[in-house]
Amino acid sequence: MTSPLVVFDLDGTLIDTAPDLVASLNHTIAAAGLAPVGYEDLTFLVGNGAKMMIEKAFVLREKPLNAEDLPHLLERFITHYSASMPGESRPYPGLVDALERLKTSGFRLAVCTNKIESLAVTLIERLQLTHHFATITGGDTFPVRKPDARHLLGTVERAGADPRRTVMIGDSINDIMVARNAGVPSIAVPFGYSDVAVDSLGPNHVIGHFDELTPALVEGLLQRQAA
Ligand SMILES: O=C(O)COP(=O)(O)O
Ligand SMILES: [Mg+2]
Repeated sequence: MTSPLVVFDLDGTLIDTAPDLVASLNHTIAAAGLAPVGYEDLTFLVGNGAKMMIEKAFVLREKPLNAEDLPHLLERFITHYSASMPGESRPYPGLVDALERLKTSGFRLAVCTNKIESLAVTLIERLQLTHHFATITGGDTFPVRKPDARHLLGTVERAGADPRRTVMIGDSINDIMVARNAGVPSIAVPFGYSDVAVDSLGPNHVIGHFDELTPALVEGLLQRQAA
């Protein structure tokens, strides 16, 4: 039987990337004369990749964005963010122990993020977490991204796993929706960047800390799903 798989979202789930996202976004939008955003704006801004984050900053500041300016702004963001990684971004408390615990129990691990794949891969590399994951897929890895089921199913396939033996864990609506769309149980974390309380998104389970992410919890969710 193939190994069971736990798929993690990145921003706001594996890693608290807020300080660096805010810094690079502010560097980007300053070039267009926009006032800086704050941490409190992140729940509105993050979740659909860098391009959408820039577009939403313009919405927030009620300033029109010319479509032809976007590629340049995106490049400005990517250049700044790439140069500063990992910056102040750090794994959430208890994460590394949880990854080790799951692997020791025979679970395979993967990342499914709407972040640009190359940025996700580099950030995880610079935090020395790469060896934990069978695969890392981003918002530009496939023609579609979360909440489209094919992003998660493509991640499962690349990890050499089975969607019927997979659990998704994330902080935002796109994570809970992609799991539902793919027929996979979901775990939500409340410490990320959701603009609504995560239990209102209807995950199968909520954990407040990675200490609660045990092989028994994941196995229980898989068994309930199969029943
Ligand atoms: O960077 C984003 O906008 C989203 O990233 P996530 O899917 O890892 O939360
Ligand atoms: Mg997230």
